[in-house]
Amino acid sequence: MAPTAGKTITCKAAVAWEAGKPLSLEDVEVAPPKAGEVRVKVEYTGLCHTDTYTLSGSDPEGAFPSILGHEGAGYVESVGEGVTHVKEGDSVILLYTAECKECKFCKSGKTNLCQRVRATQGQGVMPDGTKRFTCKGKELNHFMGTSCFSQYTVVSQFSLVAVNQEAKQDRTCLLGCGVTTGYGAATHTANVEEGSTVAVFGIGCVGLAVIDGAVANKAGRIIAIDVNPEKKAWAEKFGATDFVQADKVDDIVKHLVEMTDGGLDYTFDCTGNVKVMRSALEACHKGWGVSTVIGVAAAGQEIATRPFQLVTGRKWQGSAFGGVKGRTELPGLVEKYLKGQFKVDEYITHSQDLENINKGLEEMKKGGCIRCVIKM
Ligand SMILES: NC(=O)C1=CN([C@@H]2O[C@H](COP(=O)(O)OP(=O)(O)OC[C@H]3O[C@@H](n4cnc5c(N)ncnc54)[C@H](OP(=O)(O)O)[C@@H]3O)[C@@H](O)[C@H]2O)C=CC1
Ligand SMILES: N[C@@H](CCC(=O)N[C@@H](CSC=O)C(=O)NCC(=O)O)C(=O)O
Ligand SMILES: [Zn+2]
Ligand SMILES: [Zn+2]
Repeated sequence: MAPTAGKTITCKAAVAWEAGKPLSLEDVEVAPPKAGEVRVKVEYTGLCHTDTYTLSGSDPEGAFPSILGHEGAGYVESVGEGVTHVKEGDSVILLYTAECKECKFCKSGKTNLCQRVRATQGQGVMPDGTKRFTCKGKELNHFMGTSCFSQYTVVSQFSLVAVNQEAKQDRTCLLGCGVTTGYGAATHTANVEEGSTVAVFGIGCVGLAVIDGAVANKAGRIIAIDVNPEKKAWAEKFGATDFVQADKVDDIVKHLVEMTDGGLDYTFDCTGNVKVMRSALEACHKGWGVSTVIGVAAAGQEIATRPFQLVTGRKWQGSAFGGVKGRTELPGLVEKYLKGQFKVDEYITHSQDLENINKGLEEMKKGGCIRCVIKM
């Protein structure tokens, strides 16, 4: 048993004291896990645009002060009473989309959106309604059930999965969000057909992972769309066949429909911009085109289109965590990665130590940054 088991651990964490302010490196106290919980020593955390979205204050579920971060990997330090499926020393990926395997949602076979811990997760607390972090005498909120911007975190036993120890955690952390989300949206949610036409709007980590998933499913043509011309080379490296710079064409929908003899079989929004979501739907082929929304839009933003677009056979759907069930499927994805059948290393353009996390968040705003991994 770890010498720290059952005791409070004091460690470093990047604390979000309030919306719109840089994170602050602090000493935080992390309480031991209660029944059904696990304490994890977080080794690496990827920075995702959803962290910056919540930090900006646009997230209706954003609660401050809090410890953000949700793309983490590390080792199990200790487990609470009744935890059986992970043990001390396991190499784990944290799951913001939990999987309990028992709730109505898990048992439905229709969705990966386990609801066992989702309500308390959105309130910034553990499933029993309490918190495990304190700093300067104040309790800190949890975030997305994971809070990976801390050297130690406590999560529900349903919010992590043990994977092959051989896989390096500075890579597997990306499977905790961006890579799995995009790859799964193409291979699970949309299940792109062999030979089909695909358009991906927004060529960040998520968009590139959609391209990788479309390639895996043998799409015939993959059109990448971004406002940054530097994304052309990135998209081609991942297997896109065409690139369109959105702001250089008068009407992106008309342009794509002309390029594809009537529209796309599959489109994906990876921008979080509701106008782009509309274009992605309307660029779909009449009668069968399917558009998948992945991007997260701020509170108050709404999508719109003429219902006629749907009446005439286009379908609009969404995807969270790529439709992937974390505990069931991530070990297999890690094996695929280890066999070289699935890209992960290719997304990492930047890395920083925890003390320079704000520098990492600044770097993310530049087009050259696909993913920045924080060494905790
Ligand atoms: N549903 C889910 O489960 C998940 C959703 N997300 C969400 O997915 C989105 C993408 O995440 P991520 O890849 O990390 O983000 P990035 O910011 O790295 O990628 C978005 C890309 O879209 C480009 N873009 C912006 N405006 C347009 C436009 N009008 N037309 C075409 N491209 C445009 C951006 O360019 P520029 O940089 O120049 O602005 C950028 O290259 C975010 O909204 C994120 O919150 C993330 C993970 C999981
Ligand atoms: N709290 C946010 C929720 C935004 C959102 O849609 N999150 C995605 C994951 S984004 C990861 O980087 C998601 O999986 N949603 C499903 C869920 O159950 O949260 C808001 O309210 O805007
Ligand atoms: Zn994310
Ligand atoms: Zn469940």
